[in-house]
Amino acid sequence: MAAPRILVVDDEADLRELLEITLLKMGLDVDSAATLRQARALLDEHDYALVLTDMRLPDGLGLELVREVSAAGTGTPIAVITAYGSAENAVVALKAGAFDYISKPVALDALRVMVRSALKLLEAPPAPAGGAAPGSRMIGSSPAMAALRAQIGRLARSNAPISITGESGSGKELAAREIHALSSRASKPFVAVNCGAIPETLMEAEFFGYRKGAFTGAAEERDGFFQAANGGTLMLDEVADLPLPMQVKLLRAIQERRVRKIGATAEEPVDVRIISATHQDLARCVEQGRFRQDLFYRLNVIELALPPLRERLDDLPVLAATILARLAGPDQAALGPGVLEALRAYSFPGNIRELENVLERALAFANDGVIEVGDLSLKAARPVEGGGGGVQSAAATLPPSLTQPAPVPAQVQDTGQPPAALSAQLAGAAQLGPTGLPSNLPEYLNQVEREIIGRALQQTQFNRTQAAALLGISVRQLRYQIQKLEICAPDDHA
Ligand SMILES: Nc1ncnc2c1ncn2[C@@H]1O[C@H](COP(=O)(O)OP(=O)(O)OP(=O)(O)O)[C@@H](O)[C@H]1O
Repeated sequence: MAAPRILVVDDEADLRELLEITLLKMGLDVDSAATLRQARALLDEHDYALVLTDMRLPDGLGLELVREVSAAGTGTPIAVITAYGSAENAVVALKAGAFDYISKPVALDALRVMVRSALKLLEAPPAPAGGAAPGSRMIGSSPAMAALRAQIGRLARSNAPISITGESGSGKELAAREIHALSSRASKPFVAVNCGAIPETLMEAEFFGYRKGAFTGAAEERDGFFQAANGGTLMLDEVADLPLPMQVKLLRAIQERRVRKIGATAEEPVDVRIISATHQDLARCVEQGRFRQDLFYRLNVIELALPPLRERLDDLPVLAATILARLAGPDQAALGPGVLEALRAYSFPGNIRELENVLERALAFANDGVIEVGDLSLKAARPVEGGGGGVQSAAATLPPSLTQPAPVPAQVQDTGQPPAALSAQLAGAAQLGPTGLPSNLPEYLNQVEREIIGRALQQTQFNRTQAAALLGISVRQLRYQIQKLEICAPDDHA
C-alpha cells in the first residue's frame, strides 16, 4: 500500500525542509509548496492524507486554504502552523475548519503526535449518515437532534476544543461521548471529570498527577486526568467551577500540550482533545471575573448547544419507549392513555435525566407495567393542554416526602424550631427505629441531608447556584454532596 501523502505549505525553506525530513522519517510521502498558488495546483492533482500550512504565505493567508479544503468536502484534514503566541490565529483557523494547529517553533514530538492523529482519520470509518456512533445511546430524530448529530459528525473529524452548553440533564456528557466515539481517538480513553466535585487542594494532583514523595501521602507515582486521557478525550464538566489558580494551570497545559506532575522536574507531552461543558453562561462568568478570558477563548473555540427537552418534544415518544424498555425489559412496560400528552405539557427542568427519573418512579407505581397519568407525579409546571388531565403536584425526581409542601430551612428557622426538630420533620422518609432513634445514624443523617438538598433543588428548578445560596453552602460543596448522596444522579463521573 502506498504511504500516505502529506502536503506541506510554507515559504520558509528551512522550516519546510525540517518538516519534510520529519515526515519522510515517519514513512510518509511529502509534497511541498511555497505559495498558495502552488498548493492549489497540487491539491487539484492529488489526494492528501493531511495538509500542513503556514498561516502567512507570500500570496495570501493559510486561512484561505483552510476554508477551501474544508469547503471541498473531501474530508482532508488541514492543520495550520501559527506564529508563537498568536493564539487568536489558531482559534480563527480551528473555527474555519482546521483539524488542528501547531505553534512555532515547531516541537517535532508534538508535530508527530498531530500527524499520527490526522492519519488515524484515514482508518476511522466515515461517520454514518445521520451521524450516530455504533452502539450510540443518543436517541431522537427531531430536527433539533438531526442538526445536532450532523454537527457532532463534523466535530468528530477535528481536534478543536469544543464547549458544550445546555441545561442540566440535557445530554452534554452523552454528546461528548458521541464525539469521542466517532473520532479517530475512539480506541483511546474518554475521561470525564466533574470540575465541581474535586476539592480545590487536590486539583493539581488530580489533573496532572504526582511523583512519589512529592508531598506527604504521595506513596506512589500517580497519573493525573491528562495522562489518563492521553491519545483520547478529556471532558471537563462544570468547567465554570474551576478555581482561578487552576484555570491558569489548565490554560498552560492546553496551550503547551505538556503537563508537569507535582514533584517532577520535566514536563511530559500529552495528546488530549478537550471538551468542556457547563450549564452556566461562561461568557457571563468572564464578565464577573470568575472565569479567565484567555481560557474561555481557548475552550470555547467551537460551541455545541444542546436543546432542552421541551424544545424537542417530538422525541418524547421514542425517548420514553427506549427508557421504559431499558428499565423494564423489551415490551414489559407501556404508557397508558393521556400519558404522552401529560409529559408533553411538562417543562422538564431536569431534561432527559428527569424524564428517566419520572418514568422509573412511575413504573414503581404502575399496575402491570402500564403507566397512568396519575403515576407520573409531575410537578405541574405548565398547564396541560388538550385535556391530558390528572397531573399531580409533586416533584417527579424527588422522594415522596419531598412532594409535601414543606418549608425551606430558612423559613423553618424563622419559626424558631430547634435544629433537631427540623431534622426530624424533614426526615419523613428516613427510618426511625422502635426506640424513636435511628437504627443507622449515618444513613439517617444522609437521608435528612438528601431530602433538604432535594428540596432546595426542587425550589430552584434544579439551579444549583441558587440552591447552594439557599442552603448557605458553596456550589462546590453542594455538587460534592449531590454526588456523594446520589441525588437525582446528576454527576455520575469524576
Ligand atoms: N438524546 C438522548 N437520548 C437518550 N438518552 C439521553 C439523551 N440525552 C441525554 N440522555 C440521558 O440523560 C441522562 C443525562 O445525560 P447527561 O449526563 O449526558 O446530561 P448532562 O447535560 O451532562 O447533565 P449535567 O448537566 O447534570 O452534567 C443520561 O442518563 C443520558 O444517558
